[in-house]
Amino acid sequence: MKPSVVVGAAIVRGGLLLAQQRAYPAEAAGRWELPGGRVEAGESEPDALRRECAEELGVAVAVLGRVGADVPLPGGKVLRVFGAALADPVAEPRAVEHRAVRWFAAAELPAVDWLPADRALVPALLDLVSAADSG
Ligand SMILES: Nc1nc2c([nH]c(=O)n2[C@H]2C[C@H](O)[C@@H](COP(=O)(O)OP(=O)(O)OP(=O)(O)O)O2)c(=O)[nH]1
Repeated sequence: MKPSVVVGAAIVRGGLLLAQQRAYPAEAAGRWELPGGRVEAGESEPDALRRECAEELGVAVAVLGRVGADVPLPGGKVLRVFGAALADPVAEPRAVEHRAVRWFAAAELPAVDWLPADRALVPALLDLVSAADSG
C-alpha cells in the first residue's frame, strides 16, 4: 500500500521562510512545522496544499517544486514538502488554527524548535531560502 502523504508548504518571501507553531497535541505544542496536512482521498497533493494553506493561514498559494526528500512519519505516513509562493505577495498569513506564524531568516532555521520530521528538512530549507535570497 502507498504510504499516506502529509504535504507541507515551504513558503518563501523576501528571503524569509514561513513556519507555524502548533497549539496541540501536548507533545507537539509550542513546536514549529510547515503549513500543510493530510492529502484527502481523491485530492491531488497541490490541491491539498492549497486547501490547507487557505484553512490554516487564510491565504492563497501557488505550489512550486518539491523540496528535500520524503521524511517518514509515525504510522507509516510521509511528509512531502513543496516550495510555495503567496498568490498575493503582500497578503499576511495569520494563525487560524495555530498558536503563531512567523517568518524566519535562513540563519535562524537551525535553532528553531521544529517537529522531528521538519528538523530533517532544515538543510533543504536552508538551500531553498538561500537561493531565494541571492536571486
Ligand atoms: N502540517 C504538517 N504536519 C506535520 C509536519 N511535520 C510533521 O511531523 N507533521 C505531522 C503532524 C501530524 O501528525 C501530521 C499532519 O496532521 P495535521 O493534523 O496537520 O493534518 P490534518 O489537517 O490532515 O489533520 P486532522 O487534524 O484533520 O486529523 O503530520 C509539517 O511540517 N506540517
